[in-house]
Amino acid sequence: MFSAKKLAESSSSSSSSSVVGLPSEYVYLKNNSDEKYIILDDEEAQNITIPTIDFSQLISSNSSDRSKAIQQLGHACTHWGFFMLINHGVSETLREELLRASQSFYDLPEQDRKQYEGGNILDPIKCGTSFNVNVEKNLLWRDYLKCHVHPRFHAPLKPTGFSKIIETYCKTSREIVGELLKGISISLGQEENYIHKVINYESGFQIFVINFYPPCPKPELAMGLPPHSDHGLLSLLLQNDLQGLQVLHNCKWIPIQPLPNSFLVNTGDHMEILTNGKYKSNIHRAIVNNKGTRITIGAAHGPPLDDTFGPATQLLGEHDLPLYQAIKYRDYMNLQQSNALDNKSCLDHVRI
Ligand SMILES: O=C(O)CCC(=O)C(=O)O
Ligand SMILES: [Fe+2]
Repeated sequence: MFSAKKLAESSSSSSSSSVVGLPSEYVYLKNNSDEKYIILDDEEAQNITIPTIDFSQLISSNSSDRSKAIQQLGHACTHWGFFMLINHGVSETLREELLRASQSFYDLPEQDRKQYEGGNILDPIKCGTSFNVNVEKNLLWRDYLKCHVHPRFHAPLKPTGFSKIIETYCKTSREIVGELLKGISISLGQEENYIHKVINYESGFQIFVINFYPPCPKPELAMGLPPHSDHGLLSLLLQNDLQGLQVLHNCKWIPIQPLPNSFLVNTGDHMEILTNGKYKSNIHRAIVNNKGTRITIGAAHGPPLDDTFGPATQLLGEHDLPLYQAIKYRDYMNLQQSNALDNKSCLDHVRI
């Protein structure tokens, strides 16, 4: 099995060549949206106001603070499908432990990860490289671990303490998303538990992901994750101090420089389906660098795997027709996971 990590290590130790190339299978073939859109540099991005939601205001007992935060949330979901979440209550300590644990998982001898390689795309614990090596023409400069963490919790037993930290974090991230969904329900003119009830959030499916992007000898030729939208309702992402996420907004790729101890939040395809397109899922990608290993930790939150969803009845206006076919979440995930990542190609399958 290849891995970007192994390759990065072998190229940095092969000191004989001064110019280290990139194996041709890692040269990324740009797709439509990579070519079409302008990429802002960091300085230009500083002039863009990226939506920021203050979680403490969203759960505040002061109704005016809460309404303001809910309005900002609705605005972020309508115009961006992306926001930074601050004051969320997850301690800097837990965040650092999580990043350390993720690094330790990749410091394990390779055979400790091997047992989770291959297998089925929806295995409860899966390790791999790229996105789906069975269908991709070229490889991505990314290794990953994906674990199903709700309704049943699964995580590797090694390294020691890894599973406990992930469990603690995933429980908190579900609670945070639970509150965000309440705010989103209200922003859509419904009572706060509307989405919880419609999607049966208590039994909802949650996946935990570690994205591991080692330093790349030719970052401009490779790709970490190509443009895509996430499958669920909301994904939370945190990262170490290396940048790489770019969000597509108004036909521009915006490099994201996270605020300290913030979460990066993306709305996913199921948010778009549920709201009949009012809140669009966001297209984003991850580029790579040659400075060091970038680690990102994602948690995706969706409905129960075996439930079927289309646009929610109460979110359809009187004269609106549903724009998406209902689909079982498991089938949607299978569809996304068994193809190469390509913008919103998966959503196109259910668009009416
Ligand atoms: O690593 C990143 O910056 C993006 C990760 C991501 O988009 C994902 O895991 O779906
Ligand atoms: Fe993503």
